[in-house]
Amino acid sequence: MQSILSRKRSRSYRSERLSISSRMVPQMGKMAYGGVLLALGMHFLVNGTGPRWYVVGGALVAMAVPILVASCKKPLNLPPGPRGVPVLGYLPFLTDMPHRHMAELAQKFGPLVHFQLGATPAMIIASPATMKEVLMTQDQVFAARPPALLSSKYFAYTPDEQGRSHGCAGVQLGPYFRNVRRLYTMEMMSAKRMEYFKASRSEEMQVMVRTLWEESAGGRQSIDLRSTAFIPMANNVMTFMVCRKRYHGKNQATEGREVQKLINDVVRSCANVSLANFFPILRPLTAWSSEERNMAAIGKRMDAYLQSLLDARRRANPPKDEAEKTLVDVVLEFQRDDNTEIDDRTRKCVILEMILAGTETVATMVEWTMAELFRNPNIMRKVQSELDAVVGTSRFVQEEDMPNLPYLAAIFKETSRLHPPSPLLFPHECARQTQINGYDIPAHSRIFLNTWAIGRDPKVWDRPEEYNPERFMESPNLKVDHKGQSFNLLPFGAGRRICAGMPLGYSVVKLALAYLCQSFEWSLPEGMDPKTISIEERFGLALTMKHPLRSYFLKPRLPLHLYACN
Ligand code: HEM
Repeated sequence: MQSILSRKRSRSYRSERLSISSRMVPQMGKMAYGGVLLALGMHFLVNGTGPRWYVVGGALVAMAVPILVASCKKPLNLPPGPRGVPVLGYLPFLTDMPHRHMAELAQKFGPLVHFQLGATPAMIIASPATMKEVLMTQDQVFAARPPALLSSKYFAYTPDEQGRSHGCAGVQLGPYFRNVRRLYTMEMMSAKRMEYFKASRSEEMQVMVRTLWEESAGGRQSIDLRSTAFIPMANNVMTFMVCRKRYHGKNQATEGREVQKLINDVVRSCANVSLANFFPILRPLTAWSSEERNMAAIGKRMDAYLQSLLDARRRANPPKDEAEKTLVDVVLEFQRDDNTEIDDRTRKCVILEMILAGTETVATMVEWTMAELFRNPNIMRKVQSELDAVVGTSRFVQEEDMPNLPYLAAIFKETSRLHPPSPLLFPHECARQTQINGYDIPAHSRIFLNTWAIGRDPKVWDRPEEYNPERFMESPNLKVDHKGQSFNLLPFGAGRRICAGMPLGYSVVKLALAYLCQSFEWSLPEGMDPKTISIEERFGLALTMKHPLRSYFLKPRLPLHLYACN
């Protein structure tokens, strides 16, 4: 699949704007085909020499009528877009950087582009106005999800024996979805719950700072920041909330190392692109591939681990104090409010979704931001001055300080604009035929919401390629925020499908950045040009850095006792 996706981009430029007449070709073909069938059928009915010929003639006429009726329907007025090839459509021309490729298509064809993914029509949405149309005005129509990915079979019990989906990210709108969203917003991510886990988040940041200090041998050794510090920090924050366990860090027992490996295996499997996702008809064939058997084995191990978390809490007495409850307690206690069922499969899915969605995105945003701050030392100095002025240099920053750190908030927005971890959000689907800007959007079209393209569009942003948080400190962008109201900046999406973990994701990223900037002076080797730090991308489960960011030299900025390991 990867090789199909990574064919030379130049081939795609053979694509041309579809003219009205070429869009009508299928209609004319249908009419001709139906006409031939009708003529033959009539011939046998009129000139046939026995009952056998009348039956053949009648059958041909019966086949011709619906084809002719369909050919008389007004042809769809599809948005402009590139041509593909028979059967596969545009699939062979997509590159392994689909967000960039789709941005180029939008530059060529406009903010609403149509192409075919096999038999499925697909649309690219690439301007704030079309985003608003899809995620606000017609959110009800566009908040559907496409058919489940192959990985959902093994990690989300989807479809189950009754054909149902589980969890939140992959299910369709309806009472089940509403209930699961309620579980997230009213219980797991409620302001109260966020408060209960506040101390654990701070503690995790301190562990991150101390780990960095220790692993870099007192700041002298270059280390891979993502794997040493950012992934462990994000993952520990999530699993601590889920079950009060940290699986990364020193002195991990076998269980910790095993769970860490299991989570890595799941992330790798989910990032695997399979042809069967585009052509479900191939699924019976791929079921025997080593890739899929491996996925099935990992799914089984993950299920056993998640079930063990639920069973362990069921055996223990539930904590009386709300503040003591883990998210496993919360999902076990959550009451359905109508006939929709919150069963163990749903509980396990929600827990896994949280661990996966929370770890990759948070670590990725922190890594991109630190890369941009290394490349722009003046911005790093400015945020450090803000931290010094607001927090001082005798204690670590706290979540309570956040409202007083507007420049840090602007940095979060600027990274969201240039390096959104989900550049195409998650795929949406159009539940029924509708129109955007006068163009027809067929039912079940796949919708790609290209926030990455909008973030780099010179019609939307002044000097878009420049990393410049100041743009959010002044008019006209002063009021732009990440919460789904500003359609030029949508790191978490918007509308019914907006990220269910937004409050947590936002807090953890900002807190981690504040700790990292406040705790260390980060310097590069003498003579190294900061702009040589690569910002190449790799498209996967999240849009990560192709070359993991490394630290070079660290110098503590706060009193040394704060860096001491226990
Ligand atoms: C900075 C961190 C994060 C970013 C940038 C982010 C971004 C996103 C995006 C872009 C979507 C897709 C929206 C759409 O389809 O239109 C999404 C969905 C989702 N996110 Fe996040 N996310 C983050 C953290 C988290 C965390 C911490 C959790 C869990 C606690 C989480 C749970 C989910 C879930 C369950 C969905 C699916 C929502 C649905 O389909 O209704 N995310 N996120």
